[in-house]
Amino acid sequence: MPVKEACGLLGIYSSRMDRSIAKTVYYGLFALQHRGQESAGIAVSDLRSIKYHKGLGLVSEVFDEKNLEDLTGKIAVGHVRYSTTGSNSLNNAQPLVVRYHSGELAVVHNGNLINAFEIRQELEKKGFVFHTTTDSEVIAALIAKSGTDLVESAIQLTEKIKGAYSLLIMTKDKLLAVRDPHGFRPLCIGSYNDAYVVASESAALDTIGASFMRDVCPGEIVVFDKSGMSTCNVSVERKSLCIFEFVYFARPDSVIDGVSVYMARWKAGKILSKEHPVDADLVVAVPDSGNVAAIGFSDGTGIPVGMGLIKNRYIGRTFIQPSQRIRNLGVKLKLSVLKELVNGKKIVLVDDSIVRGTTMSQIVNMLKDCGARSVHVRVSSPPVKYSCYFGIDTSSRKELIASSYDIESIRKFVGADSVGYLSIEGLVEAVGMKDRDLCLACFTGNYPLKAPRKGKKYLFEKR
Ligand SMILES: O=P(O)(O)OC[C@H]1O[C@H](OP(=O)(O)OP(=O)(O)O)[C@H](O)[C@@H]1O
Ligand SMILES: NC(=O)CC[C@H](N)C(=O)O
Ligand code: SF4
Ligand SMILES: [Mg+2]
Repeated sequence: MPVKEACGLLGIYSSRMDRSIAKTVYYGLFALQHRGQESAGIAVSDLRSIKYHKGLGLVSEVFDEKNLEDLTGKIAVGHVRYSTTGSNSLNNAQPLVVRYHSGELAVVHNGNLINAFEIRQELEKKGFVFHTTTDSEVIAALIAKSGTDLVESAIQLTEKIKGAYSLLIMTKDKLLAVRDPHGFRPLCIGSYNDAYVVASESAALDTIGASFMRDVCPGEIVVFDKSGMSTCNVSVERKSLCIFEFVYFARPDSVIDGVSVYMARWKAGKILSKEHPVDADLVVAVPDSGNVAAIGFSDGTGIPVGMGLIKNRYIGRTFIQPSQRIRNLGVKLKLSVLKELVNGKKIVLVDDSIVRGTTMSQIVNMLKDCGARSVHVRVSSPPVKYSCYFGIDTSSRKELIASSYDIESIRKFVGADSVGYLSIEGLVEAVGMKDRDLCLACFTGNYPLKAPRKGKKYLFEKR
């Protein structure tokens, strides 16, 4: 959706040298590709030094046999990026690898800091030189400038930075996994053979044959080194796991903090069908992220679900393209209507979210062009009215259709016969967590942390 994603992380600590460690990270990143498609990178430590390779584009475009073979070692971290602070450029790609007093350091970050500007200014005044325009570099800088005990440095880091961060920090002989005290973004731990794995989503563990052990807790620092795995809890604020992970970002086969993303989406669809029933012949999903909610809607009503929209499986998520013109084309390149199925039918069209409304208005149009008698739009999340500052590059508020249009105006805009959104209570019920443990700010405007004074994506470019 024209809300950008969340970045994906994967790290491995193996108790022995592993010639194929980078390949394993590669497959794990491949499983996390939906979280970021702008750049990818892997850094590996062989206990003496850190080598890395990164580039712009998809995991499969950045890596080949040759550059993976060069990355052998014992510890590794990988990243797929969607930029939230700083442009999409090679310079801003992660892992960020820096030299510091104790050798080298590689950092991968999922989330977005809300006080990066202030910290960077403070460090620049002290003579620090920054090489990127991302918020993530302040994390590397703060670790690099503190003392020699990495865990102590990480604790100090968590006291200083504010916002959303699931992090992996690798030195030549240690791997640290850190989740911010609010637990905005997911992070989980697994293991295979004699290795520990840390990943943004459990689906990536499944892909590389690792078994799930547990989630990293909000406010926790987990250390992997020659003595195995140990943990230290720093501080826990009010938990604020991003509910949009369940709505859209995460894969349906992931389980986040004990909740199956598939089940949450299915229940959201079912509850939506009770909140906004409609007389129709066929439920059609907007693929991909509307698929599971459409099944839930169908199961909740008995209206059959059919593949009225076919997705070109080689097209990435619509919002990769930056300009509105290309984005408009994107929907058509990506989806086509199965005319035989929709012709003459009353359709319930289910999607997970409406952001700018671009996707929905085009699809309603396409369905009507193919003979649909009526199109009833059902959305398995509440209206997105507020921007996100915690690792999702939502459009500015004025671009969010629900921030300035009411439901009836949205219905007119998308050209549907009716529009129904899931309520906030319905979505929270579908996820099954307490609402106080979730961030719901893009629906409610109640931010768990004060919105930053300077929160623009190109904060460090335009100075
Ligand atoms: O209102 P808009 O601004 O058009 O954005 C909303 C659409 O974008 C997302 O899908 P996307 O195409 O990104 O990815 P998907 O194929 O994974 O659903 C989301 O699922 C909606 O379909
Ligand atoms: N989507 C993310 O998690 C982005 C991480 C970081 N803020 C960046 O822009 O690189
Ligand atoms: S504002 Fe929305 S997208 Fe951002 S963290 Fe909160 S729930 Fe997630
Ligand atoms: Mg979609």
